[in-house]
Amino acid sequence: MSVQEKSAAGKGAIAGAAGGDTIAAVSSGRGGAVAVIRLSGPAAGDVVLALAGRVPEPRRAVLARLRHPDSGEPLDQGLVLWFPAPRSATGEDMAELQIHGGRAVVAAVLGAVLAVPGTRPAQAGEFTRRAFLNGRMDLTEAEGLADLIGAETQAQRRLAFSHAFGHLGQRVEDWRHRLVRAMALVEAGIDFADEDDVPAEARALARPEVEALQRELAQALGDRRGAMVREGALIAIAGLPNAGKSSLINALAARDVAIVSDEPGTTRDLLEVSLDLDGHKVMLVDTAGLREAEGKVEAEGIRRARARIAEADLVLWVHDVAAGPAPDEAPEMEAPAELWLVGNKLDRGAGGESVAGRWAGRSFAVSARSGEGLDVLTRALGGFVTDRTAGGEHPALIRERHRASAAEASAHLGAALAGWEELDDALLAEELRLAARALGRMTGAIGVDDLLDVVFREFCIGK
Ligand SMILES: Nc1nc2c(ncn2[C@@H]2O[C@H](COP(=O)(O)OP(=O)(O)OP(=O)(O)O)[C@@H](O)[C@H]2O)c(=O)[nH]1
Ligand SMILES: [K+]
Ligand SMILES: [Mg+2]
Repeated sequence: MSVQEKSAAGKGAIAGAAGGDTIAAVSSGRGGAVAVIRLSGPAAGDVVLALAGRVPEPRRAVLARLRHPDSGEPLDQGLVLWFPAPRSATGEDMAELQIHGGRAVVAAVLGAVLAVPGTRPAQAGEFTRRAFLNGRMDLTEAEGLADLIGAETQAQRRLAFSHAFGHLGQRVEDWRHRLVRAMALVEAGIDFADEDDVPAEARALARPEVEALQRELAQALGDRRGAMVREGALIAIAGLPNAGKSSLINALAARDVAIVSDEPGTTRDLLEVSLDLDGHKVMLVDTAGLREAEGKVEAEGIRRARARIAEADLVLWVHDVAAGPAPDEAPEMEAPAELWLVGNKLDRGAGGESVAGRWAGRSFAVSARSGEGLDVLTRALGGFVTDRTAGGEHPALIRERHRASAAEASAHLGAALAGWEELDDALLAEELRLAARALGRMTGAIGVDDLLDVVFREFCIGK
């Protein structure tokens, strides 16, 4: 049986071909009954031939006895799959061995694979990296895949799925193509510089498109839903010392994460817990009680508390209902994005008094100790995150990297629009080109060699 020797790069390969060696790794999780060994590269077919004695038909699972290529010792019996280039996940020749998941079996078969010349163990993310280099996916799809594998909540899974299968990439490529068309119009002016009205007309045609793009970018940049789903909504628990903030975070997390004591000023450092609320990830942060600090350490704790409160999507102001009526205002805070009152220690009798004024509709009565009222608060928190993340189109920008590229593109479009009448054709075209380049970096269509290590480092070995 002859095995295709060359590593066929998929059409549209972007940033140069992948390495000529063949990589192998266990791609399944630990401890399963079945393990999957994946191979990619020109020697993948040789490996299958050497271990299984034949190369099956493409994309058909066949049962085969796997032997060590040198000793001929049978190692296991399993399913073998052969995916010749370029119709494979990486765009190279690939093979998959589905074997028994025992540690010794996996070690023996992987050892046999690596005994075939031209093979070596894969590094983390190397399969996906090859898929990107061979034009099988863009960079945003690779990032989406990493997020899909890492998704902890259903909302994260849904976002990552649309991201992994091209949603963001298509949107960005659409922006970029429109921008390139506008740029071509402006550049047409350069070519026809002798004929007076051509440049002016071409420019006038390009402008509405650039304005529309600028609006769409601004809208995408203003949309925080992607970050909120991916990183989790940040919910800060704030209040006076001893209000029961740490007790509340423990109750919501159903774990003893924070130290509770009757001593005011117990919490100093920020303490963060990630929770799955109704399928949404939230980051709850316990903070130091806000008051005139009694020492350097407490003062630093309060400084950190204020900084985190200022970043929060929602602040829960915890108030000890036994200590008197709720404050009209949450004292000593910069205006947070959203502020709710949580009257705590309901078990101590007081509370339940009507809360009017600024807290109307945003106040809750709970007992962190008895658990009373926590279900209502939890549901409201879930509703808050759902409201803030659901609805409309999928968010366009998800990672900081995407936001940075979009902001860079937007800055160049802004400069182009500001100088639309005065800039000469070459300078105007240059602003548009720089904007298109920033967008191209988002999908990896342009100049991303420096980014690859960062993007692919997130993957596990075998992906
Ligand atoms: N009766 C009652 N006591 C509570 C409740 N929640 C907290 N406490 C008590 O209030 C005291 C202070 O609780 P903490 O959770 O440490 O309060 P904190 O707001 O984190 O305090 P600092 O970190 O010092 O700012 C402790 O003695 C708790 O046991 C509650 O719902 N009912
Ligand atoms: K305390
Ligand atoms: Mg505390």
